[in-house]
This record gives sequence, C-alpha cells and structure tokens, in this order.
Amino acid sequence: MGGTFDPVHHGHLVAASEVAARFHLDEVIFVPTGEPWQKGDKVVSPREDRYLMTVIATASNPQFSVSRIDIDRDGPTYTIDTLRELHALEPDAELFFITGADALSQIFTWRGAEEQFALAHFIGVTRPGHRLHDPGLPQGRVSLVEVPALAISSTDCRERVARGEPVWYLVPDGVVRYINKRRLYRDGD
Ligand SMILES: Nc1ncnc2c1ncn2[C@@H]1O[C@H](COP(=O)(O)OP(=O)(O)OP(=O)(O)O)[C@@H](O)[C@H]1O
Ligand SMILES: O=C(O)c1ccc[n+]([C@@H]2O[C@H](COP(=O)([O-])O)[C@@H](O)[C@H]2O)c1
Repeated sequence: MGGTFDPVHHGHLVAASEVAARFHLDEVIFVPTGEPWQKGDKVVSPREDRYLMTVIATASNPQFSVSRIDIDRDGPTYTIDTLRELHALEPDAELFFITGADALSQIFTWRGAEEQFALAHFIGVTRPGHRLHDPGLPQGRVSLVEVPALAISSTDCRERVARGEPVWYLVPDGVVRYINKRRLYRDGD
C-alpha cells in the first residue's frame, strides 16, 4: 500500500487490514512516497518523519511492514519503479497494490500506467466522499472492495493539529505523540 502518509491514519490501517483478510495476503507492505509529484506545491513533511510515523503505526501488527524503497529513491516517486523493485526483490511473489477510490480514479495519469498493470493486481477500496469505480484497467487486473468507512484524511489531521484541535483516535496514539514531539503541522500547510 503506497501513500504519502503525512500522517498515516486509521483509514489507511483499516483499509490495509480489511484487504489483507479478504485476499488472504501474506503481508501488507506500507510504502511511504519519497517525492509525491502529484501533490503539486503542497508542503510535505520530511520523508524520515513520514517513514517513522508509518513504522510506529504498523509495529504492533505482525502482518504489516514498512519499506524504504520509495523514500530511498531520488526524484519523483513513480509506482512503476516501486513495483519493479518489489518484483526484483521477490520475483515469485504475487503483488497487489492497494489504493483508495480517489487514487484509483487518477491511475491513468500515473507514469507508465499500462506497464504497471502487468506487475501487480490493483485493489481499489471505498473511501467516504469518493466514488469507487474501475477507470478501465485491463480485464482481471483490478478488484473493487468495500472497507469500513472512515472519513479521515491526512489533510484534515494536519489542519486539526495546526488549529490546536485533537487528532487522538484519528491516528494511532504513538503517531499523536510523534507529531507532538516533532512539532509537525504546527504552522499549517
Ligand atoms: N479514509 C480512507 N479510506 C480509504 N482509503 C484511504 C483513506 N485515506 C487514504 N486512503 C488511501 O490511502 C492511500 C494513501 O493516501 P494518502 O497518504 O495520500 O492519505 P490522504 O488521507 O489521502 O492524504 P491527503 O489528505 O494529504 O491527500 C491512497 O490510495 C488513498 O486513496
Ligand atoms: O506513479 C505515479 O506516477 C503516481 C502518481 C501519483 C500517486 N502514485 C502513488 O499512489 C500512492 C498514493 O499516492 P498519494 O499521493 O495519494 O499518497 C502512492 O504510492 C503514490 O506513489 C503514483
């Protein structure tokens, strides 16, 4: 599951857990982006902070792990590179890429869109406020899955912290403590 994870929240975690159970996945690898080029001019927190928050959030689940492959690659983050690297690391593994409904609907704007469908099966999950649909992936390369609806976004979490409002229970406790310790999001976006 790729994401900017700025910060990682319970919407991400519930979606990953639900997909893992439904598809009998051996492992869910969270892959924080290095340079999320489609976030445009938005200021994104340092990659090490996003990586560490993702580690904290997933540490208690033996099925979850976090990969540095995207944060350790220079330049804009393209999923085609992520999938190529994961495939090279585990050539026999069957790869699935989990995305929310919003991300899936944009997939044809990603670099090398067609080629990535050969490397992974895409799983689109429901997300409140977004319509989940197959934007036209090749036959058999996408599944649409309903997951418990959590109307949480990283943008909202950042804005709440900037306004001095709580993010307890929107993100894991350890992530709240990390945000406070590092004073992330205090100046807004
Ligand atoms: N509440 C949610 N329910 C289901 N999927 C989600 C949810 N939030 C994010 N996702 C999906 O998780 C992936 C990573 O999302 P990302 O890290 O960009 O979080 P975000 O909340 O969308 O962030 P931002 O508000 O900064 O755009 C994307 O595929 C996104 O669609
Ligand atoms: O490959 C691309 O061009 C591309 C463009 C936009 C997003 N993605 C990936 O989609 C995932 C979710 O992205 P985001 O921006 O919603 O956090 C993350 O793994 C990104 O690297 C990938």
